[in-house]
Amino acid sequence: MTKKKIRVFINGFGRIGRAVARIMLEDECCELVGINDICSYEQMAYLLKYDSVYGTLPYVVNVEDDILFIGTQKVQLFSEADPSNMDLRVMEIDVVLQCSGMFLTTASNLPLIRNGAKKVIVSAPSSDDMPTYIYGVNHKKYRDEPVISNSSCSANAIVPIFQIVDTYFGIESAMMSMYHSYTVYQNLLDSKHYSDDIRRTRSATQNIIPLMSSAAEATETFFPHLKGKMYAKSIRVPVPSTTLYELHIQIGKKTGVQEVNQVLREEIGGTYSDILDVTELPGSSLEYIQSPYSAVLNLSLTAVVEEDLLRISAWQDNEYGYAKRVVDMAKYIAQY
Ligand SMILES: NC(=O)c1ccc[n+]([C@@H]2O[C@H](COP(=O)([O-])OP(=O)(O)OC[C@H]3O[C@@H](n4cnc5c(N)ncnc54)[C@H](O)[C@@H]3O)[C@@H](O)[C@H]2O)c1
Repeated sequence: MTKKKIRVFINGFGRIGRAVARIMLEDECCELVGINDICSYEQMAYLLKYDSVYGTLPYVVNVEDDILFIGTQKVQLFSEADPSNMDLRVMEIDVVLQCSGMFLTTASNLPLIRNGAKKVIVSAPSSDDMPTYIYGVNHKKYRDEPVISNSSCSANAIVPIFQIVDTYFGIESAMMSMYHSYTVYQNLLDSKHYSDDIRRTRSATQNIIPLMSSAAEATETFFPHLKGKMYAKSIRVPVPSTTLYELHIQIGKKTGVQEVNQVLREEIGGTYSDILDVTELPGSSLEYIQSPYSAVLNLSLTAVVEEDLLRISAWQDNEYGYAKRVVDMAKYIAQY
């Protein structure tokens, strides 16, 4: 008997929404049934077909009226700023992926549930007490809540690494530097910006820009004993995707590089093999474009000072790697 595909709707067809769509097109467990964005249908189709980071999609893509054709697949299109205006009932949607960067509270996503969707996954940390799950970390604790957060790209990378380090060496405090690609929430050239962070006014393509980050708070959710003992900075660099995480961790046990790398290799080869990987190769950021992992730990860069100050370096495609986890989470919660 063929397994029923999960029926997915994407709200917000931007960088993450389109990366998710590309991943689902290659996953026989998923069917993309609908997309909503406030841009034109022509732009949705064009940006799916041509992507400056991931290349040209190997399917014929076109729009007829409000239907997007991707090869032989038909996807219903909407252009609604307010989710309560979309009747989703006839589409029998298992999961809406909320990738708009808006609607960060449970209440603001409930109209999607009332209008026919079974579940919603928000592709960002919430701004309320929405249940938060990270695939490979705590997704098995999912309790059938209708609206959940998939946390941030940074937390998806950092939290599983910290779980290993905390278990074996005991984390006392940590500083996280994230050399992160620019995003659409920055300016192409110096210009006004709506953010409180004044450096967001500066040109993303010309500068290294230190920005405020919520990664410490997002990580603390999973390590309550480290509340107030972590600090994170997002250092935006002029590349369009990928992040290098430099994690400086004060640990409670004396150790050395060899022992740390052995623990990381063993844990990542076992418990975390779906979401983490290790490498010793001398790659740089381009090698991690379209990496499916939440993080690839570069073991040749592991360092230990004075036996208890540890530095771990890890790579992530913050778009594609994160989008993979959104799809994993959708497949998991659709079973409930
Ligand atoms: N880009 C990353 O690396 C990354 C990684 C992890 C999580 N995220 C999070 O994912 C979310 C989306 O980020 P992105 O980089 O894809 O941004 P994006 O701007 O590329 O995509 C957002 C899309 O949502 C659409 N949109 C805006 N308002 C809408 C509305 N009311 N209804 C429907 N669609 C609407 C926009 O037109 C746009 O196409 C953000 O919350 C971001 O923090 C981004």
